[in-house]
Amino acid sequence: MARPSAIVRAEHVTKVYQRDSIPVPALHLTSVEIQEGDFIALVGPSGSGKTTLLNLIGGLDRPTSGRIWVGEQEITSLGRKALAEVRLRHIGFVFQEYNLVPVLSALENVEYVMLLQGVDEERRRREALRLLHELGLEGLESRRPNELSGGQQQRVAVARAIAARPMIVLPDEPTANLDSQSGSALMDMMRRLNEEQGTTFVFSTHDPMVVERARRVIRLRDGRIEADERKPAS
Ligand SMILES: Nc1ncnc2c1ncn2[C@@H]1O[C@H](COP(=O)(O)OP(=O)(O)OP(=O)(O)O)[C@@H](O)[C@H]1O
Repeated sequence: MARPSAIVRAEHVTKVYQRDSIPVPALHLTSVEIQEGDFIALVGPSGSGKTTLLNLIGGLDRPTSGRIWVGEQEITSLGRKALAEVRLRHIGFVFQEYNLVPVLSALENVEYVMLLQGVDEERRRREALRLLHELGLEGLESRRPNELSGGQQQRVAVARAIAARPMIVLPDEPTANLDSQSGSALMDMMRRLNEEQGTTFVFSTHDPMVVERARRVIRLRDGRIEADERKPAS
């Protein structure tokens, strides 16, 4: 069988933050490869480096040392503008507090990234409607974020992240603010996108239900990967 290709590769990555001029080490010489089609839970105690690793992989922040590739592109050597372009074209973020634009409707929020990408209006609208319907949000297209439940907002955030057809989607604690039923429905939906469309997901989480549904689990402790296990195909 052909070996799946790595879509993200981090090599010997270290991150040291500075807080009041005091160095705060967050990641130590971390190396990891993410394959196309992976469905990964990033777990570990609070402060173990999960968000730091997601932010580095997604090009939201830069490592103190080490190198990261997204596809063929080494992102650690890119300037700010080029890095922003990689994020826009290849990475889908889903933030814990959703980060939807409050004055835009659900539909407009999903269309927004495609607008930045220069997708024409008709295709934008068609794609956004298709995704919202696929994610069970039919009839809610014109609602603003504050007129939607937490679970619905999180689904809009996922629709927005995948509308841009990213190589990889990085949800940071996607179920943290959801009740267990909404969290479970969100996981069903992400798993379906993973299985049917091959979308790659890496999510940080403290939620055992999310870990249960992941196909690969990476455990961080004190800024180091202490385990990286694939589950047998079910
Ligand atoms: N911007 C920052 N400035 C200084 N220190 C930071 C910054 N961001 C994170 N840290 C520190 O880096 C370490 C790793 O933090 P990180 O947020 O990656 O952990 P985490 O595993 O995501 O935690 P949680 O599960 O609580 O979200 C912690 O010691 C944290 O305090």
